[in-house]
This record gives sequence, C-alpha cells and structure tokens, in this order.
Amino acid sequence: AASGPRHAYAAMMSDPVAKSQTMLALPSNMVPSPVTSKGHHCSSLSVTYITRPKLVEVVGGLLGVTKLSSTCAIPYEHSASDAVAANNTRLGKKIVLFLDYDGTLSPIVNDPEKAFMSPEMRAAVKNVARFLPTAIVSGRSRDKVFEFVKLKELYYAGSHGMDILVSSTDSQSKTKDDREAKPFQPASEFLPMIIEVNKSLVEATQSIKGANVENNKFCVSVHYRNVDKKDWKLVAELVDNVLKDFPRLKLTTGRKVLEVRPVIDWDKGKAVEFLLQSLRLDDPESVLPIYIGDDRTDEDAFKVLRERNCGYGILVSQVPKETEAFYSLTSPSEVMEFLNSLVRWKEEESPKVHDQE
Ligand SMILES: O=P(O)(O)OC[C@H]1O[C@H](O[C@H]2O[C@H](CO)[C@@H](O)[C@H](O)[C@H]2O)[C@H](O)[C@@H](O)[C@@H]1O
Repeated sequence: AASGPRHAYAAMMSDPVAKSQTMLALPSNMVPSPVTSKGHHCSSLSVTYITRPKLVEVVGGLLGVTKLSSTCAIPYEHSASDAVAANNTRLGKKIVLFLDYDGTLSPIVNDPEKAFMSPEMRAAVKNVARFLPTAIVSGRSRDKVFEFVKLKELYYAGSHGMDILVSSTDSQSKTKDDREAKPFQPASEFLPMIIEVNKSLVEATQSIKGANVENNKFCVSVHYRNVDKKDWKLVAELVDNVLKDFPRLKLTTGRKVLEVRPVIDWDKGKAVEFLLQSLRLDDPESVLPIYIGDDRTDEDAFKVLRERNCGYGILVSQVPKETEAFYSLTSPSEVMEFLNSLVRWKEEESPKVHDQE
C-alpha cells in the first residue's frame, strides 16, 4: 500500500477523496456489515471492500462477545482452549494495541501544528494502556507525536515506523548497555538527505499559497490541504521536480499530503512486526494485535496482520474504501468509544486491578 504512483499528481488523483466528492456516498446495500477482503483465510469473496459495522459489532466482535453475521468475523475456535489463561481476552489472547495518530486519535484539521487530541481521548488512551501494551505508530516525527500524545507509558514509532523507541526493559536485548532506551532507526543514513530535500521542498513550494512542508525527521510531508485546488497540479510538479535530484527517495500519499521518504523496504507494517518481536508479543497463538488507523500508510500494517492471520486492522473512515482492515470505525470519537469499551471490559475482567487504583 505504501508504494504508490511515481508521480505526485497521479498520486494525488489516485486518492479517492481528492478525486471526487460524489464517490463518497455510501451505497445503500453496504450498511452495516463487516469488512471482507480477498486473500484472507476465511474470505470467499474476490473483491476487497469495506462497509460500516456498528460500533457495538466491532467491539463485540473483537472481544468475542457478539457473533457477527459474516463468515469472516472472528476465529471463535480459539476460545475453548485459551479462555482460562489469566490476563487474556475472551479468545484466550492478550491484546496489543497499535494506534495511528492523525485522523485516528485527533481529528483532521487544516493546520498540522494544531492537531491536538482531546483530554478525553488522552484519558482513554492512558486508561487502555493500563491493561494492554499500547503503541503509537505515526507518520510524524517521534518527538512531535510524543508532544501531542504526552503519555510516557506508551511505545512510539515515528516517521512511518522508521524511528521506534522500545524501552530496554521490554526488549529482547539483554546487554548491560541496554539500560538506556535506544531508538531503532533503519533509515538513519538518510538523515542528511532528508534535511536537504526538506530545504529544497520548502524553497520549491514557498510561492504556493497554503502549501506547507513538514519535516518528520526520516520523511517529509508536503501538505496541500490549504492550497487552492487549481494549484494542486503545480504542487505535484514542483515535488516531482525536486525528487529528480533524489533517486533514493520515494513518494507516498496520505490525506491531502505528499510524503517523501527513503526507498528502503520499511513501513508501518514492518514497524508493527518489529514492535511485536521486541516486546516478545509475536506468538500468534497467545497474542491478538489490533491496529487502528485512517490513512493509506496504515494499510501496510493492516496487511501484515491479515497476512499473518494473527490480528485485526480497524480502518477509521466515514466512506467506503478498499482496505486490508477487518473492521471500520467512522471517526476519532468512535475510536475513543472503542478504547473505553476495551477499558470497561478489562475492568470487568480484572476487578482487582481496578480496585487497587
Ligand atoms: O501516520 P499519521 O500519524 O496519520 O500521519 C500522517 C500525516 O498526518 C498529518 O497530516 C494529516 O493531519 C493533518 C492534521 O490534521 C492535516 O492537516 C493533514 O492534511 C493530514 O494529511 C501530519 O501533519 C503529516 O506529516 C503526516 O504525514
């Protein structure tokens, strides 16, 4: 999913939201039912599409409470053997949560510097992290996303997973130097190049009203949300022109944003695999990863979970989209409700933990 069209304008136009508002209407025959996809172990359909299950179905399905109407719902067969394990889900698995930031924990706003999460959302994330290992996986730089989230108890993967901090006490590595947490940065050699391309992109787009370049440490975002639509093509051409001098950088797209990043084979999906391994949570028999995200780059993570047949992607979207996710929620506020549902369920499951606090 992360490898898109080579040219910026083609990438912009392949974004269904950018193309046409008329595409966004939800067909009446698609409400509400679960997501299905080709290639999954329990799918009998050949087309990937997403529809909108009710929040209660998402929560119920993931917690093994409510049986969904689809053959692609939940692997209930695990419940009998595993339910006795302490601190586990009703499916007998420990849930690990991966959360994208923009559009998932915070609403999309015009100014990327003002994409604050609400205090209520922060409380929900803090609460859920009391019970479940929780990681933020963002396209922002790790420092920037931490400034927004401000929760020390989480794991953070910034720059689309190219900057991951796992505390040494949680990681597999046991050498004495590991007392200090060290970030895992697979694109570190690209740092000087990213500084250079950031400068070139700022210069190239400075005359375009509303264009905004954001340095995300190992990748750069060129925002066109506030650019007059007639100038989108120009923005794309300018970005393409800059990239001619940087053959080791590639382009991906997000929501009204062109993302410039190293050509290395690393994305949010790889970051999820890395975190699961580092946290020793990569046993699919005992761990159920859940990844919630709204963007195209989150598809890499949904795909990893689907292909490993070990967890569930939840797409945050108000409109039907092709996706590798398994469920969808419509907005950050539904994400918050979902997190609060997880907390309530964990509190019911382990009243002693709750009472002690
Ligand atoms: O992986 P994410 O955490 O979702 O980051 C993806 C991009 O998110 C931000 O841009 C998006 O949100 C902005 C604030 O709501 C909005 O103005 C912009 O149009 C969206 O694309 C962030 O600013 C980018 O750098 C990230 O690449």
